[in-house]
Formats: sequence, structure tokens, C-alpha cells
Amino acid sequence: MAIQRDELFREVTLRACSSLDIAVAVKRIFEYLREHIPLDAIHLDIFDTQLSALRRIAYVAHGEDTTTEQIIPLTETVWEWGRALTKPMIVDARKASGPGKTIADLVKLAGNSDLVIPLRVENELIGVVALRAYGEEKYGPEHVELLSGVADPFALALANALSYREVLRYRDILLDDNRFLNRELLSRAGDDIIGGNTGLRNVMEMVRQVAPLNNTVLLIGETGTGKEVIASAIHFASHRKDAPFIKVNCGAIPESLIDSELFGHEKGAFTGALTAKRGRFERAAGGTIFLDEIGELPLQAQVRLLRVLQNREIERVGGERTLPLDIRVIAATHRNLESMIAENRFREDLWFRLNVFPIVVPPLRQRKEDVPALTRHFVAQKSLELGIATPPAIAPGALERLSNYHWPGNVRELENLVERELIRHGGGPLKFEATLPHKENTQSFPPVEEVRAGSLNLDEVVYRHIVRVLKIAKGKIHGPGGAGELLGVNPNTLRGRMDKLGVKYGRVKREF
Ligand SMILES: Nc1ncnc2c1ncn2[C@@H]1O[C@H](COP(=O)(O)OP(=O)(O)OP(=O)(O)O)[C@@H](O)[C@H]1O
Repeated sequence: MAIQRDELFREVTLRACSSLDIAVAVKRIFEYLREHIPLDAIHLDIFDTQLSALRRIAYVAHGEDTTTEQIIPLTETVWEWGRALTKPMIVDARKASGPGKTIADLVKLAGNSDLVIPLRVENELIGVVALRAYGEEKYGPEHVELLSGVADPFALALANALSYREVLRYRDILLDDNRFLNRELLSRAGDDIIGGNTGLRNVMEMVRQVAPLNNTVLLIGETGTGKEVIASAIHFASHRKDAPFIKVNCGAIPESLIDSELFGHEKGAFTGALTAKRGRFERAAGGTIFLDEIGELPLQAQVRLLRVLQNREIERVGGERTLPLDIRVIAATHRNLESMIAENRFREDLWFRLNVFPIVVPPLRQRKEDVPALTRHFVAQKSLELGIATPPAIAPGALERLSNYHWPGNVRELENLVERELIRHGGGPLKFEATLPHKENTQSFPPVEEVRAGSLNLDEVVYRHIVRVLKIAKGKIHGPGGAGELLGVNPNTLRGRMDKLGVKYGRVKREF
């Protein structure tokens, strides 16, 4: 009994949807159709606008192995001819002329019969499927009629397959990027931490203790002391090392975007949320999140962060699902959070959560023994980055001069200084004479012990006095026993004066 159009449509549709691999789906359709119509090969071609070519993405022929993708270059006229196709059409090599003849030659039609079915999605031609039977005049109007319903399932299968390929392509790109970035991170993390056995020995001892555990770590230290370096050392020494290490600079995200940055959002959660987005917490799944500059987090965001840390789950903005949180939190601050708590600028309950295992990273001026090794390290590293084949030598006496400087910007300042020195370097050993700031040129005051005893300069005297009183008050400014009370001035006025004179805040700062 001859097959009915409806049944053919149903069976072809079932096979078209049976696999996301278009070659597999086409092969199944081919085997089915062969039982009902003359058929020796099928090929599925798409128009590749970028290549101006036909891209053969599936080809099945009886008794032949499935071939890999082919590219068939097209002229503009053939292209236009293809675009105009609206319904299945028998292409006869002998009768064809113009573009039809060109394409018949291109697809080696001579001696065979082709029935071409245009595939359209929303009226846009996305490709063609060609059925081929060996021998001439194998197809007639009855085949055109029978097959006129199968364009839709073929188009559906093709559209799905193309979307799926696109997804796979992006996935491969992302995996590749990910591998690259992880390699970058690993190579950075693999760098020895300079001073790990000297000035940072205690810090590294604590890193070794805490790394294998899962608890929250709070890194406290002036800006540029290497808190991020220590955070990544903890991550890469932990069992989470193969999962992401995600950094968030809490001070750099505008307040209105903090929630969506940290926790992500669903599509349409707010104006401008055109697509769903994973937040940093979600990206860090299984790994470590490094919350840098935690003291800069606005109070509202502190409340939400606390809730997340307590419940160990997050919810995207505008979402209803909660996602469990399996990440380690490392926070860092260059501020004295305790005095911020006293001033109601940081939540005490959040501080308790974060301050489980505090590690103080000392400022460079308290580990001057590390300056020579750090300098040599940066000379080698920056030379490489700047394309200087042979790193210059360091002049005698230069390391001593560097060690005597008080480094208010810590390791980062040394790193930048070495870079500047290399850029300005005109040959010979590096002297660091022009690049190293002279005391009189520096904006901030040197530490109190370096201020000339008996100075008559009023600001210097006031500076020393405030620092001394801060020591007595253990860094506390406000409240009973605070520096404000001891000095008999309003704490806010004292703060203003400290800012003006460059006195650093608080107990932790004082210890640097
Ligand atoms: N012990 C070290 N060995 C090698 N490089 C270091 C070391 N400490 C810091 N650095 C380098 O100094 C620079 C500043 O370090 P890092 O960013 O870790 O400081 P930070 O304390 O996190 O600063 P901030 O508080 O401003 O975020 C980085 O380029 C880092 O690679």
C-alpha cells in the first residue's frame, strides 16, 4: 500500500526529533524514506553567509560512509536562486539552465535525479535538503506532493541542531577561556610568595594551618601588603584548588548593583536585566570567594551578606529558587573594622562571622628584610613583562636605600617603583635614585619613630601626639577611653585632623 502524506510526515518528524546530532537524525530519516521512495543519498546544506558558500552539514548515501562537513562555494546568482525556492522542486540536469545549471554542475547532478526541498523558519530560508536517486527521471510530481509536508520537520531538526551547535561552540570557547584563566591563576599562585620564610613566616604558618579547613578567614593589612596573594595561597593550598577562586572588590561595585553582582539576577528582575546572570557567589561554587575591601560594603549589603553566610544559601535577585552555598569565604580589609563597629559603620554580627580566623599581613616597613628579595623578584618579573631580554643589575647601595624607605604603599608601591625604574632605565645598573620618593616629597608623614625628635613644626608635633594617644587608647577613637576623650576633643573633629595630617586609623593600623 502506498504511503500516505500524513503518515510520512509523522514518521519523518519523529526521526527528525530523535537526536540533536543532525547527522544521526538525517540517517534515520534516510533509512525510513528509502523504504517508500527512490533514494540513494540525502544531503542537508545550509547557506553560510559569512563564507558565501553552501555548507554541507549532513550527507548520507547508501553503502557509503557518512562524510564530514563540506564547503561548496556559491556565486551570487546561485545564492539568489536558492533564496527564491519556496517549495520542493525536481532539478533536472539536462533541462537546467542559468543558476540551476551551475548548481547542478556543482553538486554533480548529471546522470542522477535530485529533489530539492527548501527549509524555512519564519519564512527565512535556512537551508535545503536534497534527496538523490541514482539514474535519470526517478522523481515525478507524486514525489513532490508526498514530500511537500516534510520540509517543516527537516527545518525544525536543522534549526535545533544549529542552535545546539552554537551552544556547544560557546561552551568550548568558555571551557577554553576557563582553562586558560586557571592556568594563568595557577602560574601566579605557583610563584613563591616572596618573604614566605622571612617577613611573612608567621603569616605563611597560619596559611598552612587554615588552608585545609573550610572556615572563613579575615585578612587584615594595609593596602598593597599582599592580602590577595595570601588569599590565593590559601585557596590553592586547599582541597578547593581546582574550583574557582573569585575575587570581589566590595568597594568598586556601585551600591545599586551590589546584590545582582554578588547574588546574580533573573531575567527581567529590574529594568536592564535583559538576561539572567549568575552572581559571584554562584560562580565561586565549590571554590573560594575573596571579598576584598569588605569594610567598604554598605550597611544594607552587609545585612544581606550576613544572611547568606548564616543560611549558607543564596537567592538571585527576582528569583524564587534558593541555591545552596558550598564556598569558602576569605574577606580582607585595610580598615580597622572594630572602630568602624564603634561608629556603626560595620555590623558587629557580620564581623563575628568573618573574624573566625584573622591573619594580619604586616606592612613592608615592618619586614624590611624582604625588600631585597622582593626587588630582585620584581626586576625579573617586570623585565619579562616589558620585553627586556636581560634584567639589569642592581647598583651597590640601592637595596639599602630601598630598605630604608618607609613604603606607605607597601609591596605594590615597590612593584610600581621597580616598573618605573625599568621604564626610565637608560643602561647600567638600577640605582633607584630618581624614582624613590624623597621624604620631603612624600604626601604622608613617615611613621612616628622616623619623625625628627624635638621638631618645632606644629603639624609634626600634633601628628606625633595623636599617634602616641592612639597607642594609649589602643586605636579607639570614640567612646570612653578613646583618643577623642583622652585628647578632650570631639572624635569627629579628631578624625578630620587625623585625615588632614595623614595619621592612619585604628588599633590594627597602629600596629603596622
Ligand atoms: N609576598 C609577595 N611576593 C610577591 N609578590 C607580592 C607579595 N606581596 C604582594 N605582592 C604583589 O604586590 C601587589 C599587591 O599585592 P595584593 O594585591 O595582594 O595586595 P593587597 O593587600 O590585596 O592590596 P589591596 O588592599 O589594595 O587590595 C600584587 O601585584 C602582588 O602580586
